[in-house]
Amino acid sequence: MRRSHTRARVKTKPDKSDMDPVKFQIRSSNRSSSSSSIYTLTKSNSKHAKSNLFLTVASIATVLGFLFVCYSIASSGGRGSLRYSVVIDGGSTGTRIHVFGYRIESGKPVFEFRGANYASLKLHPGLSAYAEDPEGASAALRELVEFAKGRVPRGMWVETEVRLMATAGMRLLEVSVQEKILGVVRRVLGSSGFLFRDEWASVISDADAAVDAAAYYIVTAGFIGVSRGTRRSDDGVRRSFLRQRNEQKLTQNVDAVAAAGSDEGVYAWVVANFALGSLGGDPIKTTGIVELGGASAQVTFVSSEPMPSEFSRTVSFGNVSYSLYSHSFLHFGQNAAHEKLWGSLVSRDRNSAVEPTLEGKHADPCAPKGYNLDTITQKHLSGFLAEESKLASSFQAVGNYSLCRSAALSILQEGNDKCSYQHCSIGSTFTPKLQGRFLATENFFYTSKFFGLGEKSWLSNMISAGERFCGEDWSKLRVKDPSLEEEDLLRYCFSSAYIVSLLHDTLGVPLDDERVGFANQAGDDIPLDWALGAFILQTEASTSQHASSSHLHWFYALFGIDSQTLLYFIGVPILMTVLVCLISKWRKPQLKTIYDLEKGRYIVSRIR
Ligand SMILES: Nc1nc2c(ncn2[C@@H]2O[C@H](COP(=O)(O)OP(=O)(O)OP(=O)(O)O)[C@@H](O)[C@H]2O)c(=O)[nH]1
Ligand SMILES: [Ca+2]
Repeated sequence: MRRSHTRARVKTKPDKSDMDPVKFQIRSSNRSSSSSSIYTLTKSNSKHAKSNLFLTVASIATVLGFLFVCYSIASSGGRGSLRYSVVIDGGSTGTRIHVFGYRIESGKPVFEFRGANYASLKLHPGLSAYAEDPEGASAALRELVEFAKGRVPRGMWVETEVRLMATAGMRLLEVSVQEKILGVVRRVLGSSGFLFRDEWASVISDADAAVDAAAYYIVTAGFIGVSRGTRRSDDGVRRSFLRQRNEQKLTQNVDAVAAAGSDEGVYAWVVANFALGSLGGDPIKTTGIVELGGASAQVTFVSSEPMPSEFSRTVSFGNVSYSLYSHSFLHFGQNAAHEKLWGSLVSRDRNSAVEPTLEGKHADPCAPKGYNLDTITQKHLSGFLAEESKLASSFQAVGNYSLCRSAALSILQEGNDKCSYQHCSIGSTFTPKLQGRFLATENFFYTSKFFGLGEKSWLSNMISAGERFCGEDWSKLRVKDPSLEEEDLLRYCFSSAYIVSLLHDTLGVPLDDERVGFANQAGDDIPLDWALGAFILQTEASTSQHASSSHLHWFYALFGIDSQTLLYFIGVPILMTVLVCLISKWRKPQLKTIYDLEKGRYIVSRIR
C-alpha cells in the first residue's frame, strides 16, 4: 500500500481582524480516503508579531526606567536631592552672603556646612555705610548675588530662597534711612532670579521689636522652635506671629529694638549647639554664646534664673525645651565701644577714668605711645565730638593697659545708675549670672588669635598680652606687623582691655575659668555665624510646614517629603511588577491548539 504521505497545504486566508483563527487544510494524498481533517489553529498572526513588538518595547522601556532609578539612587548616594538657600548678613563692618546646600531625608533637612554645601563671601563696608547714598549699596549687593548664582545650579534659582538680615550697624540708623537702604536691597534681590519676598529683607530686631512678647518662631514636631514669653498653642501663635510680622507696620525705639535684637544671639546659640551636637540633649549640657561684634555684643545661654520676659527665649528641639536668656547689647560691640571711649575723653565725661595731659590734650591710654590719633578720631567721631576734638587740638597716645581697662569698665557701666531690674551688668541691662560652658566668638576669637593665646587660661593671659602691647612703642609694633592696617593694629590694645573688662570685671567670669573658650568654629569646623543658625531655623520651619500643612503628612512621615524617596518606595516596586509581568508574558509559551475532527477533541501543543 502506497504510503500515504500527507502534505500539508496550508491555505491561509489573511484575515483583517486580530485574533481570528487561521484555517488550514491537510489533505491526505491517499485518494481512497477523501476525508480531510480541518484543523483550526487559534493563533494570532500579525497579532503575535504585534504583541512581540509591544513586549519588546515595553520591556526595553521598563529596563531603562529601572536603570534610571538605579542611576539616580547611585548618583545621589541614596540620599534626597540637593536644595539651596541663601542668607545675607548685613553687619556693621561688612555684608556677608552665605550659600547653603542641603538635602531632605525622610522629611527632615540634613545640613553639611562644608564643601559644595557651603560658601560665603564678605564685602566691606557694611550697609550702614550707605546712609548718605543708599543707591550706592546696589553694586555690592549685585556682586554678592552673582557670587551666589555661581554656586546654585541655574535650574534651582527660582526655588532658592534669598534673605537679607541686617544687624547692629543698621539698627543704629534712623528708620527712614533704614527703609531707603532696604528699598535698594529689595529691588536688587527681587530681580536676582532667586525666590524673594520684600519682607525677607529686614533689620532682624526691627521685625521683632513691635511684635508682642508671645511672638513665636515655631518649628515643632522634631524641629527647632524659638518662642518668647509664655507658651501658647504653637500653630495658632505661629500663624498670628507671621501675620503680625507681615502686616504690622513697625515703629521702633532703640531700647525696644535693642531688647529684641537678641534673635541674632539665639541664631548664634542654635548653630553653636547644632555644631556641638548638644541641640536636643540636656539643657544644662548646652553651650552658651557670648559674641563681640563690631556695633553690638550678644549674650545667650540656658538660664534657670527667673528673668523679665523681654530677655526670655524658648527654643524647643524635638521634645526638649530650652529656656534661654538672650540679649543684644547695642553700642557695646567693640568698634562702637572704642568710639565711645574717644567720645568720653573729648567730653571729659565725669566717669572718664583718664585725666587729660598737662598740655590739655586728651590722653588716650588705649593707644600705644607714638600713635597719631588725630586721623582716626576725626574719622570715627561725628557731630559735636568731632568739632570738639578739633578745637581741643588733639589726642595724645599714652599707652597704659590698666588705665585702658578702667576706661573700658566705665563705658560698660554707663547707664548702670538707670538700672530698673534687680541687678544690671552691661549698661542698664539685666543679665543673670552666667551658667555652664560658653564659647566667646568674633572679636574674642580674633584678638586671642592675634596674641597667640592658647585655650588654657586665655583670659588671664590676655591681661599680660595687653599690658605688653599697650605699653610698647607704636613704631616697634608697626615693624612687627607691617601687613596690618594701622587702625586694625591699633584696636588690639583697646580690645585686650575691653575683653577682660567685659567678661571678668562686668560679667564675673573668673580669670582662670576653663568653662569659657574662644572660637569662631565648632564641631566639624562649622562657622559660628548667626546666619547659619537663622538658616537652620528657617529651613526646619519651611520643611516642617510643608509636611504638616498638607493632609498627606502621614504619607510624608512614612515616605519622606522628598520626591526621590517616593521614587524609591513607589517607583521601584511598580517597575519591578511591570518587568515581572512582561518577562512572564514574554516567557509564556506560545501554544498551538488543534481540533482533531477524527478524534473529536482539541490537541494543545507548544510552538516554542
Ligand atoms: N582682628 C580682626 N577682626 C575682625 C576680622 N573679621 C571681623 N573682625 C571684627 O570682628 C567683629 C565682628 O565681625 P562681624 O560680625 O563681621 O562684624 P559685624 O557683623 O559687621 O558687626 P555687628 O553688626 O556688630 O555684628 C567686628 O568688630 C570686625 O571688625 C578679622 O579677620 N580680624
Ligand atoms: Ca555680626
